[in-house]
Amino acid sequence: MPAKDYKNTSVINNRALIEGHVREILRLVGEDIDREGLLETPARVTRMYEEIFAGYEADYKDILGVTFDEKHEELVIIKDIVYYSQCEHHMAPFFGKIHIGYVPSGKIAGLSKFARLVDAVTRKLQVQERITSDLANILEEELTPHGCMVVVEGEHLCMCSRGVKKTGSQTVTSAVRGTFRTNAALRSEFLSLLKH
Ligand SMILES: Nc1nc2c(ncn2[C@@H]2O[C@H](COP(=O)(O)OP(=O)(O)OP(=O)(O)O)[C@@H](O)[C@H]2O)c(=O)[nH]1
Ligand SMILES: [Zn+2]
Repeated sequence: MPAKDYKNTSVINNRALIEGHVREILRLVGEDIDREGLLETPARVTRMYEEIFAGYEADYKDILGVTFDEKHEELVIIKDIVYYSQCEHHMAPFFGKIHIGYVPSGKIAGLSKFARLVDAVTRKLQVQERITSDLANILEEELTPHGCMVVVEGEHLCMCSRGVKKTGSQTVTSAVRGTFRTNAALRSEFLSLLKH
């Protein structure tokens, strides 16, 4: 099966196969797969996968396809966008908030589109660093702003519920593009507005 054949590899087209594999994992970890509480679990897990892996079918160009001509060439911030993603090392959830800042160059996007973009990038197996740079790269490519900055805060369950077991530790990642790279005052303005 070709790796990028999304039609064939989407959850929605493989429900029965995925359910079968979940059932097999339950059996292999020592569960009684015929007990009442587990009968519907493979189907529920598969439905959950449809949601949490929806990003594999998202189209960034489509999400940012509608823009508006506007002469506001000053900082725009969309902050506190909540995300839930899955760590690609353990398939355990990580989650937190994403803050996006950009300086448009004559073209702005609808505010909801930034939240849709966050969902598209996070609803798949990821690492926090790649979420951060993917978002910055997509914004730069699709909106061609003077610059953009993305800050991602995350708490990783693979560090809380298992392994090193450090509940509450936060990972913060950032990416800057364009004028944010050279303009320290702009970076400071963005970061200080995040605190309000
Ligand atoms: N850089 C980065 N690391 C991550 C992310 N999510 C999980 N990890 C780390 O991925 C690493 C995988 O390390 P391994 O040594 O291969 O796996 P492991 O034996 O399960 O590691 P421990 O978690 O230390 O028990 C761990 O250090 C995780 O904390 C992420 O988004 N970014
Ligand atoms: Zn992990």
